[in-house]
Amino acid sequence: MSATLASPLPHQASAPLLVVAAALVAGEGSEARLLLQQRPLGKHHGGLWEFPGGKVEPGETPAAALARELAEELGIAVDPADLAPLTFAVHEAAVTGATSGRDLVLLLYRCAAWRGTPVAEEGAALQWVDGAALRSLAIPETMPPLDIALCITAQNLLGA
Ligand SMILES: Nc1nc2c([nH]c(=O)n2[C@@H]2O[C@H](COP(=O)(O)OP(=O)(O)OP(=O)(O)O)[C@@H](O)[C@H]2O)c(=O)[nH]1
Repeated sequence: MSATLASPLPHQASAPLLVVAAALVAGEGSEARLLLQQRPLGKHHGGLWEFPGGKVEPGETPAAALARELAEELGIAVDPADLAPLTFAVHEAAVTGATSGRDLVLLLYRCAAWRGTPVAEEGAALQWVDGAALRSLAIPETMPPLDIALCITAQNLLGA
């Protein structure tokens, strides 16, 4: 009997968009804080708070892409070897009915070592948050859906 390979579903015609983001953690214990960045108004999810990062370009490893994005967006130098995989979230277009029709995978890395001081190179607002602030921001009114999902694990980097 010959096996029949299933045809890909229409929404799977393109590979998923791969996006990387950083949980930059400063301080320890009850002093620990995570950096969030506000998306510019006018962009998709404009005005919402996210973990800094961006799309992986062709030929890049995810860690190299994240180091590049952190340099561009925050002006900090990060060694890709200092980026530790933490968790991920997936947006399945077929489930959500997204009009782009493209799935999206968002990889979150923990980063506790960098050179320089993060500044908003592209004009976005920044804030360092503790656990209580992260919990209060992790709602659809203030954070994109995949970043909310990442917060469940990112919360563990912060004190109660
Ligand atoms: N962080 C995040 N990004 C999301 C979510 N859902 C979703 O479609 N995206 C999309 O994932 C992409 C993230 O890449 P990016 O941060 O480099 O996006 P951008 O708009 O600044 O891109 P650009 O610099 O190429 O213009 C954006 O197109 C963003 O809209 C989500 O829940 N969280």
